[in-house]
Amino acid sequence: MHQVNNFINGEFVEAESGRRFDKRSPVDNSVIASVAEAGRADVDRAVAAAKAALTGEWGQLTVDQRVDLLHGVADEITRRFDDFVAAEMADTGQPHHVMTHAFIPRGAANFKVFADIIKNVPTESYQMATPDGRGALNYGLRVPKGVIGVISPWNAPFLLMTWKVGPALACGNTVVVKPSEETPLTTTLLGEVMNSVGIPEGVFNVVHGFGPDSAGEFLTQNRSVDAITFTGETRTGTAIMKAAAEGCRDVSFEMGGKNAGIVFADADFDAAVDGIFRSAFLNTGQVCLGTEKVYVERPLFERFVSALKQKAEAVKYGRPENHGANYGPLISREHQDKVLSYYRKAVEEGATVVTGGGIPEMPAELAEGNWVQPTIWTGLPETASVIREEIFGPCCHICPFDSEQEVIGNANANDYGLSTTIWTNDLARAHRMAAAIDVGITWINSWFLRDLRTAFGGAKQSGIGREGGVHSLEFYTEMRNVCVKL
Ligand SMILES: NC(=O)C1=CN([C@@H]2O[C@H](COP(=O)(O)OP(=O)(O)OC[C@H]3O[C@@H](n4cnc5c(N)ncnc54)[C@H](O)[C@@H]3O)[C@@H](O)[C@H]2O)C=CC1
Ligand SMILES: O=C(O)/C=C/C=C(\O)C(=O)O
Repeated sequence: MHQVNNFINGEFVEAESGRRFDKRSPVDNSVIASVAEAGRADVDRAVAAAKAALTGEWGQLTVDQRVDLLHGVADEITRRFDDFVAAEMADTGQPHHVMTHAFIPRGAANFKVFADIIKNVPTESYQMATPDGRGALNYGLRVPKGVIGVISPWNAPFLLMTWKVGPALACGNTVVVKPSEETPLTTTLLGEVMNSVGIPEGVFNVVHGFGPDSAGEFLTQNRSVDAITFTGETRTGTAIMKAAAEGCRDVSFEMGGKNAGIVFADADFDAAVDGIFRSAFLNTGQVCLGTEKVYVERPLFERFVSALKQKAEAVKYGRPENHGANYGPLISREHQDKVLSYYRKAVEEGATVVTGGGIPEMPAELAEGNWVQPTIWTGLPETASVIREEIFGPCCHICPFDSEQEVIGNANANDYGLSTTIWTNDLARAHRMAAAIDVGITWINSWFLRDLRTAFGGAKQSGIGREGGVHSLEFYTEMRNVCVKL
């Protein structure tokens, strides 16, 4: 069995307490790894190593040298592509093609893109008049914020962790990462990459464990952590924000969503069905940007429901290594229980189950895995639980609509505001809708099309702050102003 250790100051180490926990495979719940659980002493040691590295060799590098090293990290991820694909498949149980086409290449890109941004983005400069007529010149100086605590989730573990580590390191910070307890493997593998390309010790550290009263909480409580970037559930964000209030430390949060997909009758029908299918069911619905409530203009409604049903019923269940499979299990038994409880609640609240609603029949060797059927409902009022609450599973409710105002109201009617996907060929309408829906990210005639230079984050309870492009620089650096009297 795989022994996974913490990565502190450039070394893979056991927890001081010797405590370990099991990592189980989502496909059959067999134990696939034993993971060292960091206690407070281990976390404090990782933070101290990160603090020391700020003023060591890493802190003395020129921007060009740092950029070269981060390009090296990206190249090494690409060289060890198969190892990362295998580790991420083992962690999540998700299909091979999702890893090879999206999650692992994106992890490598997260290092290259932010290295290039830090090299090319200028700082501001203002000339000013002074009473003596000689004037003064102001210029901005970006400095790293310090030690960044990175707390990441399980649903796209490598992509979402590197999305934070890439810009944090590009800006000259050091990091202590606490990956989700459900997905320890790829973050640990990144430690090997850091060592092999010569990232100095202490710059990248990994502590494994859980949230409350474990590594996650210990990391947020350590006052030498200068800022915390977190992706996960909104209620976890609330706990982290309370911890960060001690010492008034900065936070960047990417959290839950309950995203609407909106299809107008003039949309390209096949593209809209494909797009909503992906946004509802990719990664078994475990995508924060995914669609769990779909609104279809009435003339198209029946045809759309039937086309989406057909696609949902055609998914191929299977192990990730099975290249014919395109649909994996949920991450854990606990999450399977949560999703199934919503499947039951939808029926109790009066839904028509168009397809799915339960556990699929699986061959004996996979019967213990966390499988659930892709599920579609119709017929519920907007007050229903499955229309209001984030499920984070492979399911959506489809509702007909008659007017723009009606659908805007329904899209906005919840506490989240992460993303939306709108399908129409009327561009004027698309722009009106984009301005009216209260979310951080709107896709028109597409979904999850990502340019890493753009702002990424959520409105309302879906997030605090923006990352991506220059917005990441705002979070991961302190901007100083230098005023020179001429
Ligand atoms: N807005 C976005 O970009 C994204 C948001 N998400 C959201 O993430 C959630 C699913 O991920 P999960 O891993 O279940 O989220 P989670 O909030 O349960 O856990 C995320 C991380 O926080 C840690 N944690 C939990 N309690 C903590 C505490 N008190 N102090 C410090 N750390 C703590 C966990 O160990 C894990 O590493 C969904 O709500 C989803 O919408 C997921 C991906 C992207
Ligand atoms: O593209 C990003 O930076 C974020 C993507 C988010 C997910 O992949 C997710 O929530 O699954």
